[in-house]
Amino acid sequence: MSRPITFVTGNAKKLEELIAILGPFPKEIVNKKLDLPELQGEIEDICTKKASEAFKAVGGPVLVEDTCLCFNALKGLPGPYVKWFLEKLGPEGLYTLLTGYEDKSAEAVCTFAYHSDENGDKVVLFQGRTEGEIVSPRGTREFGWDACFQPKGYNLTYAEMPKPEKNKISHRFKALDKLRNYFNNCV
Ligand SMILES: O=c1[nH]c(=O)c2ncn([C@@H]3O[C@H](COP(=O)(O)OP(=O)(O)OP(=O)(O)O)[C@@H](O)[C@H]3O)c2[nH]1
Ligand SMILES: [Mg+2]
Repeated sequence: MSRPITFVTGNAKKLEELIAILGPFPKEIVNKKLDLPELQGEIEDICTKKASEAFKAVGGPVLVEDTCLCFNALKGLPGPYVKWFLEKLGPEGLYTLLTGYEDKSAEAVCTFAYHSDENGDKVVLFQGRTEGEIVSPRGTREFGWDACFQPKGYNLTYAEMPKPEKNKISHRFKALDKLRNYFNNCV
């Protein structure tokens, strides 16, 4: 029996969504709550380094995830640094950042990184992107910046959508769909 994959995250809402989206999965996934050090830089580099840190901490197959919120008017910022912007400014402040810019479009980007114990240091990435727009916050405040992100083609923010609806179109769903295909076909 192969070893379970440990999903290392300090974020309970990410774990909740992963479980809801993945449903039955060919491998057992367990969770370890750990806030890993995060490199600065481009998304792919941050995720690869995060997976290596997790692998060192766990000593077996690991999965990590990094989420970015990229404002087109700000050339992709705050991107991977959205956690700190959100902590200081809240969803209202994220919206206010775009005052003075006509372009309110944004992209939510979710990148999972898988580090097995079979391929040396090789890390496999699975990325999902959902386009949308930054709006004045509406809906529940349960999860991060959900209240100020309205996906393209919808009149509701992520926070106003029923959870199953968000989980059908979200950045995280799209990344996990690729991960599921990888495990169904290649492993
Ligand atoms: O409204 C949201 N809808 C989402 O779908 C979503 N996914 C992540 N986030 C937030 O965006 C930042 C990412 O930073 P992040 O990837 O480093 O996460 P984290 O530090 O919380 O956990 P982790 O790094 O231990 O896995 C953190 O503030 C997360 O709370 C979301 N907010
Ligand atoms: Mg983090």
